[in-house]
Amino acid sequence: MMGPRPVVLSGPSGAGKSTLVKRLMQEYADVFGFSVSHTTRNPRAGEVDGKDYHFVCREEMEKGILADEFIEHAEFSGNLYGTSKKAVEVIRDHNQICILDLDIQGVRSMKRTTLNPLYLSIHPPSIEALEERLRGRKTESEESIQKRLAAARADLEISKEPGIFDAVIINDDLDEAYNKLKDVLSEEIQKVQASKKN
Ligand SMILES: Nc1nc2c(ncn2[C@@H]2O[C@H](COP(=O)(O)OP(=O)(O)O)[C@@H](O)[C@H]2O)c(=O)[nH]1
Ligand SMILES: Nc1ncnc2c1ncn2[C@@H]1O[C@H](COP(=O)(O)OP(=O)(O)O)[C@@H](O)[C@H]1O
Repeated sequence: MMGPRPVVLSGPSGAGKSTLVKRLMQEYADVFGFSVSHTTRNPRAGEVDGKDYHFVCREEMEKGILADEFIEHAEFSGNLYGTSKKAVEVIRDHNQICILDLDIQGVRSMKRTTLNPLYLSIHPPSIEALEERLRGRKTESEESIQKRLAAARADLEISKEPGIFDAVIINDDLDEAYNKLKDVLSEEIQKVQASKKN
């Protein structure tokens, strides 16, 4: 049986995707399930293995890719990231809306699958604000910040391609961005809530 329609959140690193997803998962714990990706990057302070990511070494990840365990994978800023088939299946089994946090390569790969998600792009109000947020987060080295800013400029250009995203949400004021996100997802949220009452 087809589950509810998944939701892909994309957009530059530092735009606020994780912040918005965490809020959504807090407010609608039984409606959404976060697709826990695999990555070869090191965990940040406070990140939990199996919750934020499955943190693996490159060798293990490459083995999984060869064994066809991933729906999609990409190299971002010197590390591998990927969505395993299992990560998505677990959420579908719970009849929850699967949320995926993907870079632009992941968006393109997902478009070649049968998942048919809703594609949302989260934008910062400006590149300057993005840089400020990345620095303020205190998780990245200077080299990593520069790589992320370069990727962000490319991302913001690509997201202008007609039809690539169903909606673009500018995360300037966090409450406003969150309300817009809930608005875009309201139909799917209502469907899942109604199905859980039966
Ligand atoms: N293609 C793909 N991209 C991912 C996946 N998981 C995370 N990403 C993207 O990888 C990039 C870097 O993520 P991360 O290192 O957590 O940094 P952050 O986005 O700044 O918090 C972001 O653009 C994410 O959207 C995945 O499973 N597949
Ligand atoms: N609307 C906002 N205004 C100011 N700071 C924000 C806003 N949204 C998120 N942030 C902060 O910006 C940083 C990057 O957000 P994060 O959710 O980690 O982005 P992403 O997951 O897209 O990389 C975090 O420190 C977060 O607290």
